[in-house]
This record gives sequence, structure tokens and C-alpha cells, in this order.
Amino acid sequence: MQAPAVAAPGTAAPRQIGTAAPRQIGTAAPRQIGSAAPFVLSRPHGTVVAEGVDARFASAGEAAAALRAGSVAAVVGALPFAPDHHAALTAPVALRHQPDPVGDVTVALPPVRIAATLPTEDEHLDRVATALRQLRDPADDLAKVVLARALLLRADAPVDPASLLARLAGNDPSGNGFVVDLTAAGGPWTGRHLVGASPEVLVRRRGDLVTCHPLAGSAPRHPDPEVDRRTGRRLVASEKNLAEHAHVVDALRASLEPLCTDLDIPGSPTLTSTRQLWHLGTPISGRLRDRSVTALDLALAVHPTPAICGTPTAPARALIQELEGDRGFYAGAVGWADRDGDGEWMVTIRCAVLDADGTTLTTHAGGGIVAGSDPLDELAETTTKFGTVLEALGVRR
Ligand SMILES: C=C(O[C@H]1C=CC=C(C(=O)O)[C@@H]1O)C(=O)O
Repeated sequence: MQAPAVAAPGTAAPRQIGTAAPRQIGTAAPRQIGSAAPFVLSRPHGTVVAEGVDARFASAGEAAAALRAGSVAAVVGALPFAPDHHAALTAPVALRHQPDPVGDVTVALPPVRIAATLPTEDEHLDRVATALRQLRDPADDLAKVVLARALLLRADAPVDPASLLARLAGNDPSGNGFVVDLTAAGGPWTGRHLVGASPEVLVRRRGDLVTCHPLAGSAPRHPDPEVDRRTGRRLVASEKNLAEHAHVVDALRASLEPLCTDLDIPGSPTLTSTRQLWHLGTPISGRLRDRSVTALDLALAVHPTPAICGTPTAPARALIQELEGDRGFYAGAVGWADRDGDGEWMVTIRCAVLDADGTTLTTHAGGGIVAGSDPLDELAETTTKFGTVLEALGVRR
């Protein structure tokens, strides 16, 4: 596979196109844009690379409006978990499509170790117990909430975001991977990168075809093929996991019905997998009613789904805010949309934020909690999910 065309911080971008300073669209103060390629999304069907920054946006709404109005040719970047927080969206000077995913597991990275568990495992168990009390209270509306925890990682020397992307995409069986320069979000995000390998398609638009592939419901892979197959079979029959999954499908149906005709939503999920996990997934498709609705509009319409938030959305978000605080860009969306409205947005999971100096990373992992969840199983699930980032970084556990 090809090496990703993304420059390391402080080095030149792969192709320097245009020398004009980026335009500011929106109300936020102008911000410094780094020299790295602002965005790369590697997928099994190809890689999208943004070159340069033509414009940046104070909010996702302004970016979506500029794209619909045709005043920018494309928008790339990251949406935060909280829809009202700053996004990291830019209009690139050029958007390049490569036919293959990127990835190279031979790329060297400095040694990385786990410096802190945020919160402690006991505190995460307490949070799950708090959520369960609410979920099991017949007087409470909450039916599902996704709770996450984080690891703080330290590297002996700066980690190059492009190298980490190469390792993540190279490790992923489908070549999934992304890197986004978060500088456009301003403030503490300046110089930081969001790097990950998400298996979950929030929404994709090609012509009038809209597709989604929500994932919810998980089980760990096993090195023994027979045990592994059995684990997968058990997952598709698990009442608790099917319930967890159904919340996501129901929410997507409700969000997409006003936007699409011919919605095709299979009645039950199928198995999908990463190196670390089995997941329940439902391939959804539909035809756009209104061709002026772009892939970014669609992402904003469906985010946050109960795959990363909960049901109903408002109390789930409130509980996440109360228990975890601000998630930043974890559990948001990363992707691109062009002037034709085409594009693709992935749910921002199995990812890490790399600090501007490249030596500190924060990675999150979460899991859906429903009334039938077991706290220790939920803790173990987050540990397994950390595997995507930790294996790419070569962290020994
Ligand atoms: C929230 C995460 O995963 C989501 C995607 C797939 C399966 C999930 C689950 O089984 O809980 C989560 O909904 C994460 O990886 O941090």
C-alpha cells in the first residue's frame, strides 16, 4: 500500500498549492494553520487527501452553508462530540482522491507508554453503576447511554501524525484510517492532530445514494478461530447487544426518513469485525429527496447517534457531560464533502488526539450501556477497544 501523503508538523506539505493566507469564514478570530496536510481519510475504496487551506470556519453550520452556496469547493475536517462546540473544518486548496487505502505497518514510531488512566478503572465502574441506576429506574426515560474513558500516553520522542496514520491504516483489515489537523478549532486545539482508524461509517453520499453503516454491540476477537467464530455467533444472538444496536438504527431511521426516499434498513444486524472486535452492524441505504443536501448536511442531521451518545439524545448527553465532562473530538465525526454534495463521514472512534509537541496522546474508548449491561464487561470492552490505537503505537500492556 502507498504511504500517506501527509506532512509531519513543521515540514512542508506534499504539494504547496496557493500562497494566499487562508480566508476566515464566520465570526471567530483568525487562527494559525499548521503546515501539515490538514486532512487524510483512508478507506477500503480509496483515500481522500486535502491539500492546503483556502478557508476555515467558525462553525459547522457556516461550513455547510458555504458548501451549499458554492463559495468553497469542498469542506474537510472534524466535528466535535458536542454539536455546539467549535468544529475543525477547512476548505482545502485541493482535494485529491487516490484509488487505494494508505497504510504501512513497517513505519517506525518512538516508544510509547501509558502514563495515566482517566478516570481510574474503579471510577469508570462507578460511573457505569450510576448510569445503570438511571437506566433501570422505570420512572426515568433514559434507555441507553455510551460511557467512555481515556488513556494518557507519553512518547519518548515526537510521534509523527502521518506515521501513526500509516500504522493505524496498515493494521486495519480494511485500510481505514484518518488524520485531521485540529488547528481550525482554535484555542487549545492549535497544532493538535486527531488520528484514528474508525470502522463506523456515519454517512456517505454519492450522487443521490445515501449509505450508513452504524455499529453497536461488541465482543472481543479470539486468537483461536473456533472460539472466535463462536463469540461472533453469540454476539448476533445476544438480546442485550441487539437492544443496544436497535437504538442506533431507530435513531438513524428517524433522522433519515425526512431526507431520503427508498430507505432500506434490514430488520436485523449482521456481524462485522476489526482486528480486536466483533460488532453488530446494519447497512442502511436511501435516495436523497433533495440533491442540494450535502454529505456534511447529512452528517450534521444524524450526529450524535446512539452509537456514541444514547437514547433519548438529550438526557444521554446530559449524563455524559455530568460523568465525563467535555469529550472534545472523540465521538464526533471526521470526513469530507465536495461541491457536488458527495462525501463521507466516519464516527470518530478508535482514535487519539496527538498534542502539538507530538509526545502526548489521549485516546478514548466507550461502550453502550443499557439496563442489562454488566459493569465489568463494559470495562473490559473499553480495554479491548483501546487495542486499535495501542497496537498501532506498539504499546505493550
Ligand atoms: C463508542 C465506541 O464504539 C461504538 C461503536 C461500536 C460498538 C459500540 C458498542 O458496542 O458499544 C459503540 O457503540 C468506541 O469505540 O469508543
